Amino acid sequence: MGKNQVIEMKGVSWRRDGKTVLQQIDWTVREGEHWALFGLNGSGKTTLLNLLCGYIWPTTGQISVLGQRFGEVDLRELRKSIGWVSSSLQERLHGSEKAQNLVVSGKFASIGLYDKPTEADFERAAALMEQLRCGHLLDRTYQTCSQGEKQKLLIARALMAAPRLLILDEAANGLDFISKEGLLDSISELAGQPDAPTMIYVTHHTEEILPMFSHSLLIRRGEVFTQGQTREVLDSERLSDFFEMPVDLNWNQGRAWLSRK
Ligand SMILES: Nc1ncnc2c1ncn2[C@@H]1O[C@H](COP(=O)(O)OP(=O)(O)OP(=O)(O)O)[C@@H](O)[C@H]1O
Repeated sequence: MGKNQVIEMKGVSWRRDGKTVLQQIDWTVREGEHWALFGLNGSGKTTLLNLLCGYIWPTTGQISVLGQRFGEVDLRELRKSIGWVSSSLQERLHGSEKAQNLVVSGKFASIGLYDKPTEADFERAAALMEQLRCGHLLDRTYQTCSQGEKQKLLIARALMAAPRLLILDEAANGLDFISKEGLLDSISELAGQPDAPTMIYVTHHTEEILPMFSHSLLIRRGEVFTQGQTREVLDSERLSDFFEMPVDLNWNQGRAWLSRK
């Protein structure tokens, strides 16, 4: 595996109950790239992420993440370098927790604060919240935050552990236009930071794929439909094929907007 590879999947399949959920996935993510993972409901995105984080084991094939080959690595250690922000995490958090504490808890990858954080941890949490433009929420309880604010807090929380790989799993789900654009701006700014992690953005919506997501993987019915540079893989013809429905794709300000033909 090359040194600058963040993810390498080779011939990865996952079968369960006689059903092939993922079939022969080959995927390489290199340092300096950010990827969008695009697919319809049930196409296998979550399964792919579960494989990536070692929560499930491939039926066939090999996986390496951050230069570590699965089977030879302590997955609990490796997971400390991977941040996964998903809405299922939201449900497991304590609503009465103060936003800043919730962010700090990301350092310990725990739900709630069981380890003793230092003053520097609180300062770092505040700085991350500032960076994500949610610094004003420091003393608010999590449950009183809006969906968009919650997403930003969860991203700040994931960043607390200084991950080298950050998975943003349908991060803009359920957000109104303004909140969504605000979140996307924050993600874009984050990518500009010198120590930014490699990001994987999982979505059902092409227009959420910001220009920073240099590469895209399109997954359909458990197989890679196409992958490569976002600008090359997203076009009307290919997406009409992908959806099995004629669609028009228009690029506007570096983002791909989709409509029915
Ligand atoms: N443990 C399992 N046993 C059997 N089938 C499973 C299992 N986990 C997932 N599947 C099936 O695999 C397919 C892919 O599911 P997955 O959750 O990975 O899709 P997804 O792309 O994340 O979908 P969505 O966008 O709706 O979240 C689905 O048909 C699902 O029912």
